[in-house]
Amino acid sequence: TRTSRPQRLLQAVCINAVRGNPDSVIAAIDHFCQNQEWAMNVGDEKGAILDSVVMETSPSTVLELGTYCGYSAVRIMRLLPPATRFITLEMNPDYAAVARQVIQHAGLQDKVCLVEGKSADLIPKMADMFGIRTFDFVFFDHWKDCYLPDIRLLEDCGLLDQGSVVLADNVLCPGAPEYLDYVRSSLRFSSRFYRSHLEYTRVLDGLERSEYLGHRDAQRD
Ligand SMILES: O=c1[nH]cnc2c(O)c(F)c(-c3ccc(F)cc3)cc12
Ligand SMILES: [Mg+2]
Repeated sequence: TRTSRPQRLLQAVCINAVRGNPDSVIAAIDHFCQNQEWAMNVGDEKGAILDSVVMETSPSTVLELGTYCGYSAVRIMRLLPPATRFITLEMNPDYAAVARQVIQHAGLQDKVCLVEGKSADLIPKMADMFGIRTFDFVFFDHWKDCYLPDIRLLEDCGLLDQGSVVLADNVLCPGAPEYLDYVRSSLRFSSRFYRSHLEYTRVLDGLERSEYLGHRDAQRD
């Protein structure tokens, strides 16, 4: 086929969503994925949980790992004031190109800083590149095998503060078992699981919310 799935998703946004209206962009993507083609956006069911955790956290600084087509960037930033620092990392340039246009269609291009590259390479540069000391909220939605190394990297770079919240998508499907073991056994995190379903399906999935408790040592056995 000539176009990619992200490009067809973008086309659905351009045709069905109202420019400058984030809720209509979200609805257009969910309609496309429910009725035309499945795509790996966090979706509406897990998205509602994401919304509630974002609102209760009221973060001033947000980091998202894995932009894909920009659906969760739009979901998150439609809830937060313009002064919020929002940085989203995407390693796939084709996804990033579509995400920029989806975010622009939602009218949120001035609030979102999309950086292309690998999370492992970019996380250590966050302080220097953006003058950000710590992130109040981090959304993990890139690749399950990166979840554990990346949360360790965030800790090692001092990018988490007491009260920082890390929310991880897909902890059951595709699944991130080592990540779950780590955050649930660590004395430095308080974790809880939000049971839900894989986007646009009835397959079980969920989100893990892990709150950073501060720089402690020791590990619960
Ligand atoms: O790689 C991913 N990155 C981020 N989010 C994902 C996701 O939400 C998925 F459902 C899936 C997924 C893909 C195929 C399946 F059969 C099930 C889940 C993958 C990702
Ligand atoms: Mg996901």
